[in-house]
Amino acid sequence: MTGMGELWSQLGSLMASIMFVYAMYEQFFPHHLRVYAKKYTKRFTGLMYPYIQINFPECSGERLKRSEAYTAIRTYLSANSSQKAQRLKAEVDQGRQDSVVLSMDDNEEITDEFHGVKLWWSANYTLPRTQSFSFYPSSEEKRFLTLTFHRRHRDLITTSYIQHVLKRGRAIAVDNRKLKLYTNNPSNDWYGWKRTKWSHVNFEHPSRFETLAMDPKKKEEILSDLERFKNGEKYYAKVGKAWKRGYLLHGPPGTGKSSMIAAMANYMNYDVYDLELTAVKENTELRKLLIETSSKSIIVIEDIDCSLDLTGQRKKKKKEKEEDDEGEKKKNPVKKAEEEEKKESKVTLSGLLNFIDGIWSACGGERIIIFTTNFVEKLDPALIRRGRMDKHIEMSYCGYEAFKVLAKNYLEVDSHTLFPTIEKLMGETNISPADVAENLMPKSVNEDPEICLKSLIESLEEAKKKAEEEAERKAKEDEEARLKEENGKKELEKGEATGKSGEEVKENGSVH
Ligand SMILES: Nc1ncnc2c1ncn2[C@@H]1O[C@H](COP(=O)(O)OP(=O)(O)OP(=O)(O)O)[C@@H](O)[C@H]1O
Ligand SMILES: [Mg+2]
Repeated sequence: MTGMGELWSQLGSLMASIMFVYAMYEQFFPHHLRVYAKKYTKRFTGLMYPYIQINFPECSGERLKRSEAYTAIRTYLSANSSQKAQRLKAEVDQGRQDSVVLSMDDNEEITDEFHGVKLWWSANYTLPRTQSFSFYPSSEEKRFLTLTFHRRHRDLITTSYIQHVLKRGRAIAVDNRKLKLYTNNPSNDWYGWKRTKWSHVNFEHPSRFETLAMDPKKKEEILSDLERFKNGEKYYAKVGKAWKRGYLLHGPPGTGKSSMIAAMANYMNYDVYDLELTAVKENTELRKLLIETSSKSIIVIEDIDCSLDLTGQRKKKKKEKEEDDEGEKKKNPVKKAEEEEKKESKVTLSGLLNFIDGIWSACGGERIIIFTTNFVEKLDPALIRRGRMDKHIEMSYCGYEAFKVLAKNYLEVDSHTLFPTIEKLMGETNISPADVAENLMPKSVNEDPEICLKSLIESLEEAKKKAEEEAERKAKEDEEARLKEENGKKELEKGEATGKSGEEVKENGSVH
């Protein structure tokens, strides 16, 4: 105990002497001489010291934006440091409030190895020159990460290792990130206090390819197409094509177009930008929105046929609204004209084409653009030609294979005595996967799967009956139209024979 006490008192007097010398140095040594002393001491120690240090500051540039390199390195180190560092810092994950991210604490050091070379990383910070007491971290506090390595490895570290760390850091961030679903704000909000072109929420759609009911071959084809795209960076660069791909999803309502987009986003781990074209006023706005999307994302325009008409001009709003507007216009013509100019959207077909494959569309790379429509035949061919929409995917009515996927998902059954009846009915009538899913969803806890299958059979029979009735009605209408046309022709022939027009014949009722 006395030994310890003595040690403490010696340490205390040593500290006091150091502080005294430092105070004298501060007091009597002029500032400019101190700077020189520091500079030459550093140069001298540099000759003896065989290590090189590189600092990566947290903030860089005039706007004090967080440096992208710092973030990537920190992510890389967090993945390594949680096993190696002894003092860790825990922060709540922004995306997932219930989990924490561990990273090495300030002044902590960890080692790393690259191609057999050992190096050291430390987390540091500098305090502001003028210190004032505060409970909160100072805004002037500057953080940085320091990399130390032997100077004989300079080339390896500055070229390959740093690149490796940045790449790995970014890849880890992508793997760990929580997906986001963005939607565009009206341009009036772009310059207010919010100043954002896109708003987002966490993307939490449960749709996956395994739960998607469709022809297994088609599904496999789409999956391998996506896989090729994901790993295609070098290929796209080689052939001189921007790293992006367009998909056109078309098919009747409830066949899984939106579910397919969600499954793609989950599979690729990409954010989704749901572009609402009706909120975009003009082509330049479209371009600005495009620039603000990140890579590794899916840009979606749903129901494209409802957003633009064939000439590229916007579809007019409802008729009643126009009539209302007419009345308003008469009352206050100037105000109304101003309002109209504000409201009218000038996004054109060519603006949209530029958005998809213009020169700006290549900025960022690794992007998928998806259009959905219920009426593919209504779209302008220019919009959906290959190169723009590279792959056309038809989402069709539910077939037997797709039904089996839904039965497995919803009822956990692979086979049943009622399956052959369902297969037969599905061959005879059309039903959307959404309708099948609705029938297969148990209406109460522990409901017997057979009840759900029977309910589906009922729906199929009903759909079949309706389709037959519809076909009958259509056939009747067609027959009536045919007869009408035939009569018209006959009367025309009669008229020609007597030198009178068909109309005259009709008017006179008879030919003399
Ligand atoms: N192919 C499918 N596989 C699994 N579930 C499906 C499928 N198609 C539809 N569903 C179910 O039906 C619901 C509606 O489907 P979804 O919104 O994807 O259809 P859609 O084709 O986008 O329709 P719309 O053309 O009306 O936008 C989904 O929530 C899903 O539960
Ligand atoms: Mg949809």
